[in-house]
Amino acid sequence: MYTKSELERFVEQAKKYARYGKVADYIPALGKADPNDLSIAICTPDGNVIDAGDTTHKVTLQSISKIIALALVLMERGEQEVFRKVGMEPTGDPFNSIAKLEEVQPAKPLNPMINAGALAVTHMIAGASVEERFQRLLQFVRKLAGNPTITYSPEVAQSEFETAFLNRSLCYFLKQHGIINEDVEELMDLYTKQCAIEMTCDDLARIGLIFAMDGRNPLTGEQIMPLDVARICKTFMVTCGMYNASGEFAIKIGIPAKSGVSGGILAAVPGRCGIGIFGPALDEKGNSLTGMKLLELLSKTYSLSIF
Ligand SMILES: NC(=O)CC[C@H](N)C(=O)O
Repeated sequence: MYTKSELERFVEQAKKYARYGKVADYIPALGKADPNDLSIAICTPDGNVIDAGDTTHKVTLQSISKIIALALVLMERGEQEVFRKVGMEPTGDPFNSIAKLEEVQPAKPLNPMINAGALAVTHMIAGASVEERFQRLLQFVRKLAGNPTITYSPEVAQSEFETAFLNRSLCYFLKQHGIINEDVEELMDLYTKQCAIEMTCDDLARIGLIFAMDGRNPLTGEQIMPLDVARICKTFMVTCGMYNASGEFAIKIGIPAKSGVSGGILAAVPGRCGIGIFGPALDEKGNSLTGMKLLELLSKTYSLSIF
């Protein structure tokens, strides 16, 4: 049903909005992106990938990694332990806001999709060293995408590591309140590498498909994550995946999705397909403007809303 020529047409239509967006430059290495780039891939349960745009471009996951790290720690530690350190409620605040941390009792981050919550989740990735913990996460990403060559961009990781002062503040707040207890520099090292894992939108679409199929790889039959973990992740994608734009996104597009400030979007249409998008022109909330336009066109054309 999805044809390449139709996707190409959608990409051209959505690209027109690039001039209203801006690439993220608070992480200096991301500032080099071209706002006119836009690509999309759709992966269906038969494993087929249809893509359009410049699909050879790689995108760093940034906040998309939050959903994958969450799946991993839920598998390793179980729901009870994870939700002792991070909540389940949307904030309505920007992704890097520190404001709500002081207002809630006990002082734990409201959800795992905002930076404070994601840092608490990354803290829970088990292992004896940053390297071991990162490798565990990377192996999981490779398995989800079915691509053993996926790695991270040391340049983007380093660039964020050198400038992540607000994230460090969040870490120190969490440490003061006993949510984390490790060295903040080590956690920042792990978190910035996690955010710098990079892949094409074809890989992103394949990962989306695993979430769409309740954690199961439909080609091999392997249950990569338990159904409950996939369900929790998809629920967070709906309630918090697009930060403080999640409500409008649910109404206009209605697909569980997670965005990142690199311009990537990972989307999972339950039972139907995984979608990967790369469009670095962002709106003021940090979501891909062109990517959301593209998803809106898709959702309307193919009736993809889950609501
Ligand atoms: N919204 C995002 O993609 C944020 C991720 C980014 N690495 C940060 O922590 O600032």
